[in-house]
Amino acid sequence: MLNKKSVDDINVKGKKVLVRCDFNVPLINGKITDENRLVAALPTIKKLISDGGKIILCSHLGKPKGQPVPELSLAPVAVRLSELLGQEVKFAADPEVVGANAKEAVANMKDGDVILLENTRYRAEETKNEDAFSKDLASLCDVFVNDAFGTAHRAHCSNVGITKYVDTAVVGYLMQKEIDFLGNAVNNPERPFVAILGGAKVSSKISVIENLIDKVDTLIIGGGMSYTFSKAQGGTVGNSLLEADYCQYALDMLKKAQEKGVKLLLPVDTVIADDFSNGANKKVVKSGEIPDGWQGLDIGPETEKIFCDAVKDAKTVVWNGPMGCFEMPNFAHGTEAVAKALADTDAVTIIGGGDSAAAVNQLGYGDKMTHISTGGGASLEFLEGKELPGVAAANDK
Ligand SMILES: Nc1ncnc2c1ncn2[C@@H]1O[C@H](COP(=O)(O)OP(=O)(O)OP(=O)(O)O)[C@@H](O)[C@H]1O
Ligand SMILES: O=C(O)[C@H](O)COP(=O)(O)O
Repeated sequence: MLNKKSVDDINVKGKKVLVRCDFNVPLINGKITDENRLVAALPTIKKLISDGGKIILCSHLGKPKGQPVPELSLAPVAVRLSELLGQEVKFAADPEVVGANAKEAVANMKDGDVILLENTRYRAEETKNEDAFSKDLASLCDVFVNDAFGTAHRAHCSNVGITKYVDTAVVGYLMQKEIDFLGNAVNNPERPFVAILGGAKVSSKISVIENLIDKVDTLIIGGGMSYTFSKAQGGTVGNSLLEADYCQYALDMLKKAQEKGVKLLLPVDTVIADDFSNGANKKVVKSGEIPDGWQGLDIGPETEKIFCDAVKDAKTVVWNGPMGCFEMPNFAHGTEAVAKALADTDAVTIIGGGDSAAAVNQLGYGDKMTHISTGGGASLEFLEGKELPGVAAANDK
């Protein structure tokens, strides 16, 4: 359990409560294309409304690099949040985020009102965690609530710096839920505990592999990163993703797994293509036998079977990173097979955010998983065993 004070430990009646959320959602032409992060923020907001607080929401969106970028305004989020909450979320349009407009909007709030500030990254200090903006944010509120799990791996003004200038800094329900699920899965798993890692690069998952290899019973490695293992074992990988500098590392991990009695499963076959496109010619070959001019873009059918069997009897499964280029339908089969296996198992299934969460939701298995993290980088750093600054900064119980 997370040992931080939460919204259940404070009385916000009549108080101004600044709530840091992660509303960094994908926007296409001003339309939100994935609203999971908005929906996930609702329980905390509703609790604070019903307790009679004056709720001031804030978040970053994209990377405007310290200046107002109209396409990265949070205005569309206020509109959608109003619909989801069934109550107006007033947007405090303000290029300075905490300028005259925002201050006036806050001054006019009544108990139970909700407003949303402009994109915190319109301010250059935000990502440098510089005091001026932390103080500005703190000046708006009596109490600070951090519910932005997706941003917890960053130490910025709106989630870390501000805690120096408020007396009360607690976490929200989403933060609690994320840490409880991910923390329990990794540190106190019901066994067998299986971790499935995929995605593009070994280099971005090294610390995760190193942390998890000490904890899991079975480690499954698929996706683009598996070709580095295949090459390291003497195979040919054609034009597949390869990080030649990591071949020795791959061999070290195989040895470590063996010494620890951890089952490390790698693909035995792979779907290869003669071009990086959905319409490319494709065929299935054994792993390590990819001819020149071809590249591996998905796990093969034999591998699917082995990976899915490994999940069947698991009690806890953590999955981070797709098994192939799932964005191209012709190479999504392996990722879909694993998603389905997770949907069918009785195990506790935890999906580390980012692309894996997108894949599971896109394939329609979202509601079959125990927990889908709203954090991409944050869940990865958590799985690496790192302390997240956004969590550490809240008041201890
Ligand atoms: N065999 C492959 N060849 C090339 N790219 C691949 C292959 N397998 C997976 N990928 C790509 O890897 C990408 C995801 O990798 P990444 O390491 O970012 O995963 P993730 O950890 O789920 O995402 P995030 O970092 O957002 O949390 C996808 O875009 C996918 O197309
Ligand atoms: O989407 C995310 O992973 C978080 O919102 C953090 O965003 P960032 O990578 O731009 O800091």
